[in-house]
Formats: sequence, structure tokens, C-alpha cells
Amino acid sequence: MTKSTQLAKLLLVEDSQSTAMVYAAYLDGLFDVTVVYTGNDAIEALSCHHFDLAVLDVQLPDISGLEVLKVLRAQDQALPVVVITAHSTVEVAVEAMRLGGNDFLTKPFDKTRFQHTLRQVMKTVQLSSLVETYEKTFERNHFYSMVGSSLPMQAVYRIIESAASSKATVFITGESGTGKELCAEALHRESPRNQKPFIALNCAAIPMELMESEIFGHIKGAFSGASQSREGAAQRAHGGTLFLDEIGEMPLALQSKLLRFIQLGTFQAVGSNQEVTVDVRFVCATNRDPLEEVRAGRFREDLFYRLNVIPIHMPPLRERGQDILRIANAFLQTFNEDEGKSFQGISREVNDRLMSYQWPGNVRELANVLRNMVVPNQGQQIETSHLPDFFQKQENAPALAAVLKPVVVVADEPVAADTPILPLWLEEKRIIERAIDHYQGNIPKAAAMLDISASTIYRKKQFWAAQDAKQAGR
Ligand SMILES: Nc1ncnc2c1ncn2[C@@H]1O[C@H](COP(=O)(O)OP(=O)(O)OP(=O)(O)O)[C@@H](O)[C@H]1O
Repeated sequence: MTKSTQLAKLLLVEDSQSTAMVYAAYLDGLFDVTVVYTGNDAIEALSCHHFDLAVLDVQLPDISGLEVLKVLRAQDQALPVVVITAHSTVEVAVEAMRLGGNDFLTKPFDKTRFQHTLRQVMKTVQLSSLVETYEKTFERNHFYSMVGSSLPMQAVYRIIESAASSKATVFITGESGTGKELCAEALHRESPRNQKPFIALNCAAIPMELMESEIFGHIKGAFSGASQSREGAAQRAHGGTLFLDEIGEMPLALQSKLLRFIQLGTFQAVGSNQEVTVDVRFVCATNRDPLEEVRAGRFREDLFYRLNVIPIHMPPLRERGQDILRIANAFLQTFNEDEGKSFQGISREVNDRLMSYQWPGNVRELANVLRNMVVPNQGQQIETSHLPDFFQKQENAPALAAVLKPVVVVADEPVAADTPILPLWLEEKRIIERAIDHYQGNIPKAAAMLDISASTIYRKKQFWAAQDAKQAGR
């Protein structure tokens, strides 16, 4: 690569001698340029000599520059390649990126644009090789059940390790499906409490009126239906860790009881006036922005600061680079075993698609996609034809689609004036079901687009089922 004494070696493949001279002049003093004029000469030069960068014209007299790229990528995945074309169509650009080009330039371009593009490509490649070196140096590709060796996950592993021995409260934030529960579990398993219970309670999955009794338990007769006393999660977690997931869903009145419990370590079961003392470590999680919840008055400020002693942020999957493929391969192995399949790997094209997708439902969505590909199919390799429908629809614009249009919005259909007005929960049901249909049943994705958590949808589905049952019983 570029050293102060030595210029980076660049192969320029351009059929027109005069144009090649102009380009070479543009790069004078920046790169050590070798020029070839045909596709076959380019292939030979690339197999016999070392280059740090290649600039490939698409229109060549013998074979197309894209063919050269294909041959090159079969042997060398790492060499940065910029494709230049006079025929600026989106298709050529997309095809160049799909075949492994790092960037493309449309003729005509001036010296500044040319130099800028090449510098950017070199910078990006150098950065990603630096990241890879760091990732290899750390040599930690998983931590308990969490797969991943990206830098943001290394940071998560380090916080867990340093926080494990203390009793300080941990507050985990992150989008739905990023692995907050796995993180809480890893913290427990790494801690001296690991021989005692890890009790997880998802506040979003419990009806509001039962939440207090789920956490603190109740005595017989405390409310209608309480035919006998029952221990809550707090008591069951004695000596171990109590994980309260989706803490943002907890009603304000219960938040004050929780605060008292955290401060004093004591609580009263519902219907009882006896104080119970337990020793638990608290770990909480939310997929909302906790400070925003505090500002909006939905979350008690004093509780937030009491909980947020050790914050851990789970990075979204789209920011974990190659971890997407590491996790995909781990899921492939699991589903192979579960389903008696024998897939050996994932094709390069599918890998590219997985890497360029935005993953609004994060790791949970990746697991769903892999399961949907493994279960109904057979073969040695996962191919593009196995990808679910919503990936197939992006078929013609894989990498660019993710860059140009990262967010798909549910179409805003006008509501006809004579549409009947329904109770609010039914209107809400209609909107949520429309989003789920829009994403072919993909709940994490629908939830991400509606800006709510997937578990909120699951909880609402339980509620709708109960309403339907009530209606049927009438
Ligand atoms: N790094 C990872 N490696 C392997 N599997 C993972 C990883 N992160 C998450 N998963 C899996 O993804 C799914 C979602 O993880 P988890 O329930 O921990 O997410 P979450 O952030 O708590 O989601 P929510 O906010 O919706 O409750 C689980 O099946 C989990 O096992």
C-alpha cells in the first residue's frame, strides 16, 4: 500500500491509448500506473504482478471489463476495483457492484473526481483491512451464546466482563432483535451468581394488570382468580439475576414500586403487607430511547438513573460488518442439524445480498430468513433462488438498493370517506395487519417500520385473540 517512499501500484485497463494517457497523467505522482489495452492483457497482468488497485473500463476490444472483473474475483476478493464506463446505465453500475467492484465512474470525469474516487476506495479498503486485523487480533468470535467478532461486539464483551463481578444495575439498550436478552444472560453466566437462577421477564408480554404480581407474586385471594399464593420473579431470582426486558412498557405506578425494591431490596407481594427481602442483581433492557421516554413522562427519571449504572448498547446488526455472515453461518449449522439438512455454505451472491440489506429486525430477522431458506429447500449451497420474496423483489438492484433506498415505507393509502370508524384497538389492528402483510408476515420488519417493538405486536396479537374468543363466546 502507499508508503512515503513507494507509490501504490495501479493497473489501468483502457482500450483508447489517448484516453489512457490522459488518465495516467491525472494520477501522476499519486500512483505507480501500469496501462494495458485489452481484457486478456489485464487478466495476465493481474495474475503475474501485484497491484494495490485496478481501474477497469467496461468497453474493451476483446472481452468486457465486467468479464475481467469476474475472473479476477474468482481468484482475488481483496483487490479494490473501480469500474469506468461511457455507457452510464444503472444496470451496468449495479452489475459491476454485484460482481465485486468497489465503485464506478461514468465518463467523462475530470481529474479531481477521478483522484477523489480512487482515494476514497483506497481509504475504505485500508480501513476494512485494519478492522479485520483488529478482529483477528482479538480472536474472540463469540461470547457465550452471542456470535460475532466485530469491533462493536468486542466492546460489548469487554463491558460484560468488567461488569460481571459487581452487583451494579445494568441497563441494556438496542433495537429489537439485537440480542439484549442474550447479553443479559451472558452477564449472568460470567458473574459469581451463575450457580443461582437467571429469571427473565418480558414486561411487554404481560398484561398490565398482571405485571405487579408477575414480578412480586401474590397471596391467595389478592384478586379475583388468585386461588392460591404464588411467588413472583423477584423471589425466584434470589441469589441470582432478575432480567426485566422491555422495561419501558411498565406502568408508572409500578415503576415507583420497582424503584423502592431496587433501593431497599425489599418488596411486598400483591395483597400482602409483609416485607420480603431478597438478594438480586437487576438487569433491564429497552428498545426505546430511555431519555426520550423520561422526557415524554413515560419513564421515571429517578428510576432511569438508578438503573443506568452500567449502560450497554447493543449495536444494530447492520453496523456489525462481517458478523452478519458469521451469524448467518452459525444459524445455517443450527437449522441444518434441527432439520436434517446438509447445506455446506452460502453462495457469494447471497452473502452480498445479506451484507447489503438493512436488517430492521436485526439478528431475529436474520434467523427467520435463514430458517425460511433452510426448511423448504435441499442442496449443498444456499442460492439466491432460496431467498425470501422480499429479497427477490430487490433482485435487479442488490447493493445499490440498500444505499439509495434504505427504508421502505408502508404505502400511505387514502382512506375512503365512507370507511366505517371502528374502536381504536380495531383501527390499530388494521394498521398493524397491513404492515405485516406488506412485509409478507415478517413481524420484526413490520414492527421496525411502525417504530414499535416486535414484542408489542406479539402482545397485541394475544389481546386480539382474547377479544376474538370473547366475541365467539357471546
Ligand atoms: N450475536 C448473536 N448471535 C447469535 N444469535 C443471536 C445473537 N444476537 C441475538 N441472537 C438471537 O436473535 C434472537 C433475538 O435475540 P434477543 O431476544 O436476545 O433480542 P432482544 O434485543 O432482546 O429483542 P427484543 O427487544 O425484541 O426483546 C434470539 O433468537 C437470539 O438467540
